[in-house]
Amino acid sequence: MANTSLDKSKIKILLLEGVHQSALDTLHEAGYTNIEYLTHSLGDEELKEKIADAHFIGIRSRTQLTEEVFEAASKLMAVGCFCIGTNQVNLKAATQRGVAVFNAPFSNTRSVAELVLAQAILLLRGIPEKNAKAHRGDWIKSAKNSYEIRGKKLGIIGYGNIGTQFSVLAEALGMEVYYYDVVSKLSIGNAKQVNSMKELLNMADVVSLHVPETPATKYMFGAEQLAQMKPGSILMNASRGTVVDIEALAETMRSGKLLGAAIDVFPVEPKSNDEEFVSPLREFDNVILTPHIGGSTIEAQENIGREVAEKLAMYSDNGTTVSSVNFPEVALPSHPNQHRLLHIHENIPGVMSEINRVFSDNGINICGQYLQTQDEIGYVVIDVDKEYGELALEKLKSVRGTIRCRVLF
Ligand SMILES: NC(=O)C1=CN([C@@H]2O[C@H](COP(=O)(O)OP(=O)(O)OC[C@H]3O[C@@H](n4cnc5c(N)ncnc54)[C@H](O)[C@@H]3O)[C@@H](O)[C@H]2O)C=CC1
Ligand SMILES: O=C(O)C(=O)COP(=O)(O)O
Repeated sequence: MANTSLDKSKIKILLLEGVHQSALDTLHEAGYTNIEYLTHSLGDEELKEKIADAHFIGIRSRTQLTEEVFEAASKLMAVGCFCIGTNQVNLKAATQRGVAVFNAPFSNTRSVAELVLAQAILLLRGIPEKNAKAHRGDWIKSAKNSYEIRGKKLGIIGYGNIGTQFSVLAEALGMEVYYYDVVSKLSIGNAKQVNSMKELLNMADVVSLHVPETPATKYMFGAEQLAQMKPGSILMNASRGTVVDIEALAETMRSGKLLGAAIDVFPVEPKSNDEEFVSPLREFDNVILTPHIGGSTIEAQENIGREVAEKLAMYSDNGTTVSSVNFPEVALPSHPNQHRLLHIHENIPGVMSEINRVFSDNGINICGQYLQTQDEIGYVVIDVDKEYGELALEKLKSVRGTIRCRVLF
């Protein structure tokens, strides 16, 4: 019988943006050796060239996987985002081509929470400005505009994995925590949910944004919201660069209304560490500017490397899609002595009955079947006796609505 399951040495994995060594180790341990590893991201043209023969790609927040890039990626089976955000991936284009997308939804959340907590303490004491001045030879020994964090009101916008962790750390330091979220949330500790962003901004001494990039959060924080903030308060954004209108923030900083700000993400970020960082916020000593390093700690990167690489290997080895951000989730047992067919199809009426007909017409016994559908696509996994794997693959490929089909053994 022809060898239809792809040999692991032939499965090409392209890893970009210097994902942690733990990703390489995990993939090697799982038997994958054909790995191209780059420490930087790639521009559109180079990316299209490299992705053309890749079966898997691993990226972080910088690499843009557009419709055009997916169009050039005819062999691609899955994308691993070695980060939380998946806004850099055109998820619709991936789904339509039967490409599963995975991320690491928790592994760097503590790192972000620790960073914003530290920034809040430093900004309330005016440290960024005093530090910058000291480097230039100025000595500002003064308690003016210098405050403890204890007893201050923290306003969190987006009370998810990062927002809740920040909330817990802030309460431990004696802050009063309020949050605004579009969905009703279980308050952790003594945090209180408020009904509107305006209510939050009117009372908070420290405001911190922890929302994902979505059409609704794009520039959700502009001149109007800045005007609603308390004089002498602080704004922090370690979510996405498109959430805050940077020009409006620069204008507000110029007016002296805010005590300070800490910004980790920007509407346009340098493509590599060799490119100049350009921002109207560079002129302000009381604005902490960090190069999108909220999740960049050794601990987070090592955990993310392992977590996402495991998800890619699991999907490649046995078809499991648990925690995929765009695919129906299927947790699968191993399939010893059987061949496993993975069939991704358009979620339209009649596909499953046609699949079942193909099997009965050709006398192929189904040993196990797992089906999940989600929005536009369906994912069915069928285990068959070894001798039928090749025939079943051939027949399944001709089923109307098939997007992609492969066999594992
Ligand atoms: N600076 C960095 O290095 C990092 C940045 N991030 C960013 O932080 C974001 C948040 O991360 P998590 O807390 O893990 O996400 P999450 O998904 O756990 O929480 C996001 C929260 O925002 C809420 N939300 C969504 N739209 C909203 C809106 N329009 N108004 C108010 N609330 C809204 C959601 O209901 C949810 O509770 C990520 O999507 C990512 O973009 C994440 C990790 C590192
Ligand atoms: O996890 C995220 O969403 C981040 O923003 C971190 O991105 P990075 O891996 O540092 O490019």
